[in-house]
Amino acid sequence: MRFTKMQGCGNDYIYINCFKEKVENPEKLAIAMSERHFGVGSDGLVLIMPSEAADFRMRMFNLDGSEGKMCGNASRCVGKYVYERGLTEKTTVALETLGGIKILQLHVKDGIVESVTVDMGEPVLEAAEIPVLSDKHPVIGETVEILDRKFDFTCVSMGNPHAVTFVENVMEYPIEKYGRVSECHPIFPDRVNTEFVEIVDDSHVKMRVWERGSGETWACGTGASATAVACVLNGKTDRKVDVELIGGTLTIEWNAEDNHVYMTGPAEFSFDGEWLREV
Ligand SMILES: N[C@@H](CCC[C@H](N)C(=O)O)C(=O)O
Repeated sequence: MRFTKMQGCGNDYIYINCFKEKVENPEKLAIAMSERHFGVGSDGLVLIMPSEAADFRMRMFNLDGSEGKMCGNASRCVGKYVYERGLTEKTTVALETLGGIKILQLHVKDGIVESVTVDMGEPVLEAAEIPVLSDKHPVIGETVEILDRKFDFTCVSMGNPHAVTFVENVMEYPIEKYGRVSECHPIFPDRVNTEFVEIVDDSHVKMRVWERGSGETWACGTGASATAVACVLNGKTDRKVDVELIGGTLTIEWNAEDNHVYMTGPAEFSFDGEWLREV
């Protein structure tokens, strides 16, 4: 089975073109291929598929085999893949995900997709829809005790659940210790992606993420989007902000007019390969 490894800001997934390949058990395949010693090594698996509702359909699976409803970095990579591999000539592409149809704007120069802007839609702030067990609306400053610390979480769904907390000196922060426990905390019935955010100034923050189902990754597009929303809700930044991640920077704008979040960033091919193992 042919596959392609791609990354967006270092959030790396294995992409399978399901117009050509048949995947019977994506959950199992995601676990096997993502494994870094016996597999290819990645944060998860992404299937590029035909759609009846949009131009293409994407399904994404975390490293543990669980299915994510939306993935910001993968959606930009799918945009690059379908254009540069000749599956479409469109530069505005509608992508069906479990989190709804997302519109990708491809920024193309000399046949190369240099960056992609994704309309991530409106952030969901209702506790029950995120979901998080909280009486607050929106869920700002929900205090949660994790191990020896208390965190004030702002919770946002971007098609998938996020809990954002503000910390000092994020690059030194022990996010594995706290993110791992936060992921499965009982106030998050579907588990959660946790963003640890340091404010630099009104238009620049630094973020690290502990992703549900994959652990620490070098970037998270839905997480960066949720972070921008949380920053505005907490009066910490402007509506347009550069989110600096371990693997690069995403520009996120929470548009005041249509209430949509727009994410702009890179997408890159790493290599093509052939998977030889049975799963
Ligand atoms: N890395 C992603 C999000 C992937 C899904 C997430 N771990 C979940 O299960 O909700 C992104 O770029 O948005």
